Amino acid sequence: MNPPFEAPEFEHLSYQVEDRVAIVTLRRPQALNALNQDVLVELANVTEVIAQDPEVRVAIFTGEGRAFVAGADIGEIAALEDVFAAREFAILGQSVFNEIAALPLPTIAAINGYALGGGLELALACDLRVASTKARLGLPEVGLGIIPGFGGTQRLPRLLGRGRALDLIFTGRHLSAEEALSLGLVNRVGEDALETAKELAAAILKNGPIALALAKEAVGRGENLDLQEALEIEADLFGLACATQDMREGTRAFLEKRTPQFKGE
Ligand SMILES: C/C=C/C(=O)SCCNC(=O)CCNC(=O)[C@H](O)C(C)(C)COP(=O)(O)OP(=O)(O)OC[C@H]1O[C@@H](n2cnc3c(N)ncnc32)[C@H](O)[C@@H]1OP(=O)(O)O
Repeated sequence: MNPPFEAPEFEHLSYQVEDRVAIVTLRRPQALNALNQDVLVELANVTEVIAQDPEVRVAIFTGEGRAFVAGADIGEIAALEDVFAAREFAILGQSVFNEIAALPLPTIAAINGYALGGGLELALACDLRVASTKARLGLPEVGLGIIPGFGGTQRLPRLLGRGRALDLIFTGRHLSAEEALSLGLVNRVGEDALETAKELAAAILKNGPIALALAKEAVGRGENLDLQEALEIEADLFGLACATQDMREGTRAFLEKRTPQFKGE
């Protein structure tokens, strides 16, 4: 039998698993959870933990206090010594967020407050976003004389389209949760972001975990391909899904008029 999985201790975030849902809470509230290099490294480490934790089927990222994340740490940006150091800083953020985006399970950003700059970019690396009614979202980097550098110039236009993304990037304005919902930047708005994210996670958890991972893979791999190539990937992954015990269980349960018991096999 495998020993119980033990996650390491973190300084700037907490990691807990409730009912197969991992909850990562950024905890640097005195700086509105701004992402300095230490926080980014811990985010990379916790992402690895999520990937290895056999109990986890959905992951939620959220923040402590009145911010989700108010961006990359502006003090650290101001101290970047040259073009190479600045480029490395962007690559660090991008690679951490790429790891989050590549997790083979559904991820949800529970945006409890400010999600600005790198904070919105973190949320964009998640599959789904839910916001509290108090949330404020935006990419205000140009107001600092910089550009979004943790994926925002690429993930935002892919999600909203070029015109809407450039409106937000050029103006740097803060959107309310309702505006973000109407633009399609967030999927749901609720009084309490974490509770709303947990409800969404519970709805997702009813489904087969392998099917969820394959669906995410199909969407991700097809995104930048032409339709025919992408459809071929979809057909291959559909084939894989049909080779699982979960497929046997899901189809049998439907025919027997009962709830399926998926095992992820
Ligand atoms: C590649 C990625 C690049 C980026 O992400 S660049 C950063 C983009 N983000 C921003 O530009 C947002 C910066 N923050 C703000 O504009 C404001 O904050 C808020 C509107 C979010 C909130 O304003 P208020 O309620 O007045 O709070 P407060 O006194 O400004 O902030 C509380 C403490 O948090 C620190 N803080 C906030 N955001 C950051 C940040 N992004 N980097 C470093 N520190 C930050 C402040 O300085 C302050 O600290 P103290 O109490 O010691 O004065």
